Amino acid sequence: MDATTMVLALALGNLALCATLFFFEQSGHAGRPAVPTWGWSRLYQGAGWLLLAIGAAGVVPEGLALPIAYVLVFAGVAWESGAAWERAGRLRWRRATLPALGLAVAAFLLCWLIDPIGLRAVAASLVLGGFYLSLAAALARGWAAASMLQRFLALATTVLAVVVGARGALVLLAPAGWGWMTSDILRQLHSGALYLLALVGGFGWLLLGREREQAELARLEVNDPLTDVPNRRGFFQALAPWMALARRPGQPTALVVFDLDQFKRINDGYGHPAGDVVLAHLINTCKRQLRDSDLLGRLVGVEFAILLPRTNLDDAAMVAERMRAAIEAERVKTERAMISLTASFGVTTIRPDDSTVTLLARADEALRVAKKAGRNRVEVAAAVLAPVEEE
Ligand SMILES: Nc1nc2c(ncn2[C@@H]2O[C@H](COP(=O)(O)OP(=O)(O)OP(=O)(O)O)[C@@H](O)[C@H]2O)c(=O)[nH]1
Repeated sequence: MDATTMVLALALGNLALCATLFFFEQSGHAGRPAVPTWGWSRLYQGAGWLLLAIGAAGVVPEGLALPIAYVLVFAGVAWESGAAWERAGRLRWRRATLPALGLAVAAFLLCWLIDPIGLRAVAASLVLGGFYLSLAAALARGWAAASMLQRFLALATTVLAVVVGARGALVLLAPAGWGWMTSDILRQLHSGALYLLALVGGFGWLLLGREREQAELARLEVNDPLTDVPNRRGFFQALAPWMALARRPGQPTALVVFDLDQFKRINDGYGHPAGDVVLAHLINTCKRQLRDSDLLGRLVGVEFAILLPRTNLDDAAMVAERMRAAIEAERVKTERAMISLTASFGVTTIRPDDSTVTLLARADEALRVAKKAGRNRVEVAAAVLAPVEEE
């Protein structure tokens, strides 16, 4: 394939990917701000390569087309790399992309002015290789926790970026080629690598977005978004092994349930959004009273449960009392007022013959007693409760 055909293939490949990303977003699947970013990056690169092909065909003076084309391609790759750093949570590196692009463009233009063929090719390859390596580094961040897809993308981008940069290095160090690796073979490898980078970047990003979306859905299935603690399903999932453990002799495990008192008044008086603020704030207050090994979950409405491993009834009652006092002492600032609140608690421990239904029913019964006795108090479940009908 001659050089112009390759450049044209790069242009069309990037533009086709740009259109794919655009229509993917239009069909409402994306919902992720970085998809347009990747689309824009493909558009810049596609336009740059197209301009380069047009310049080489003599449609536009090459002296004009070439610098603009390379600036567009560099901007596209820099944008892609910056977006990858943003995705990795490193905004500092994302911000560094713009000055790096400025420097790269300046260095490239200087090389082009000195030697419009050899040195220009060196500069272009090194700049592109450098930006793609930066993209690979962003993808490789958090390697241990990364998915197989992300690791593959990081590795593939690294290898392809090295191939792209190697052309520049070889032209610089051995202009006549190196053994069988003639500069023509290297140029073809270079173009092939750029083509693969466009494919890997475009589709890889779509797949990464989908992967992230699925992970978020899975998280929301077991997590309450307002308070960021496990929801009923998540809490019961976490409770299951402790129920099994309680059937064996050993250290006790306690369960505390609590319900905020007269929360309806907060909603009615200050509005639901203020109620949400109070709720999220109080749950943070509660978390501060607990150990890392304790598990807090939201059962329903404003009723929560806490699993306290290796904790007997007296200690669990003490923890509940500490939380009750902390909630009572807290005043939550909302837009309209400082709001204070109390909560009622029911405490019990898991018994060998318990099911989740009997366990929850016993804790709930203690909570009901606390509410009935005037709220803002802790009640421990009776030693023996009348048998509870299982659902
Ligand atoms: N703002 C807000 N309110 C909620 C949320 N979930 C449940 N609620 C409200 O919390 C209130 C809970 O009311 P109840 O538990 O029945 O009763 P209460 O007013 O707290 O009174 P007692 O429990 O008897 O002390 C209801 O008004 C629910 O609408 C939430 O996520 N945000």
